[in-house]
Amino acid sequence: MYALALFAVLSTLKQKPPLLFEVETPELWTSERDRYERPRDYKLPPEWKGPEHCFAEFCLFSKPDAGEGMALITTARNAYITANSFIPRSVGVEPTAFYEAEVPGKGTGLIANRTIRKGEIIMQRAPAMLIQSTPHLDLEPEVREKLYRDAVDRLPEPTRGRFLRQTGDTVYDKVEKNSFRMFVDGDRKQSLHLGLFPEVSKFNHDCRPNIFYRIANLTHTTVAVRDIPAGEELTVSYIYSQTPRSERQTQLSEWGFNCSCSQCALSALESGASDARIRQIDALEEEIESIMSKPGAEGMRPEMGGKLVELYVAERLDSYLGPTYTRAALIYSMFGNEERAREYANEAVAALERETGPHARDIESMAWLAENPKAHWSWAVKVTSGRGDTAAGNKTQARGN
Ligand SMILES: C[S@@+](CC[C@H](N)C(=O)[O-])C[C@H]1O[C@@H](n2cnc3c(N)ncnc32)[C@H](O)[C@@H]1O
Repeated sequence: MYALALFAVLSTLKQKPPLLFEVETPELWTSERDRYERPRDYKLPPEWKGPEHCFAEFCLFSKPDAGEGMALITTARNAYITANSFIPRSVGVEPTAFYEAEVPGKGTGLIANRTIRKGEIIMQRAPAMLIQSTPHLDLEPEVREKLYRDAVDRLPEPTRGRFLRQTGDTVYDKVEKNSFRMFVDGDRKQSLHLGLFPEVSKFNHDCRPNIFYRIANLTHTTVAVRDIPAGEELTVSYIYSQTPRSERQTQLSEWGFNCSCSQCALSALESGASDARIRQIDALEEEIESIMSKPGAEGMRPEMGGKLVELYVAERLDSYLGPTYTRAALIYSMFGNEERAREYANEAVAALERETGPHARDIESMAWLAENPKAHWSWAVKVTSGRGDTAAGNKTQARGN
């Protein structure tokens, strides 16, 4: 959804969109927006330096001890919002959990130093740099590079060194190759920013990654989506990777590299089977959505939920399991199958928390379903239609229907 909204924003700028990580950002800032609507003097807290080096309304602002050091190229209003937001200090697993090393064909990457468990938070970081998309797209290249270098100079060591070690020849190129889309105040057109997290940008890409990332306000979190043995590379996906191999590879070639991940390296036969599973997932999800929108969910079959989970697991799509387990739990609950509804609702709670954070929209509902299925809105709604499975039949009897 956000990717589409973003696409609309970028196409109105009539420029080639920068190559960025795809990101779904829960818009927690949106609710705060009204606080900043009135015209005012956006005076930053005294520890902040700036405005400096202004071009039109865009200036450089910086604070060496915000997070691990932060530089902003943005408007005074957006700098004010950022400076008054919660800025996390680095958190994560102890540094010995992973190390940097050369990975054949990929440059530097991060390798697990010990077993990392599913659900463990690997890093939590604030951006070292936030650049509003308008100056990034509109400034003259020489002016922009000079401004970006001034911004890098405002960063303290070791953050400056880490920033400069990111892949890319110029600072502009580093921004193009390593930034994440972020929004500062929920007003999409005005507030699209490119966020740089130099440590996070050491993760290489894999179409079936073992790490998922999420961004909420200024906090970038990376979390393990399966158990990772010592010696395995830690990877994220730079794109929405639930697509056939040729589509993924076209997207990644726009980044300027040919993907050499395990999923892209499958034989033609295995890759064909994987693409077929992706098409099966798409068709089944479409069917489930269409049935869900009909009165009485006419046409739903209990096994649809289990089949969907089976396909996701076979395809190793461990980063997209939250909505899948949620659908499966609801379908089994609708048919009054308590055991499977509870099992999938419990899985949904854990997966939603990994993928979207503790404020994920469906967590409360799934926790309730796992705890007390018979009190959930979805419970046995299909039983009275006479299409229930065995468990649903038992419930029908218990009710004396
Ligand atoms: C965000 S950086 C990742 C860290 C980078 N390897 C480094 O040395 O700093 C992205 C770059 O890493 C390389 N890369 C990442 N994932 C890759 C993959 N699956 N296959 C080949 N190259 C990859 C590409 O050169 C890409 O432009």
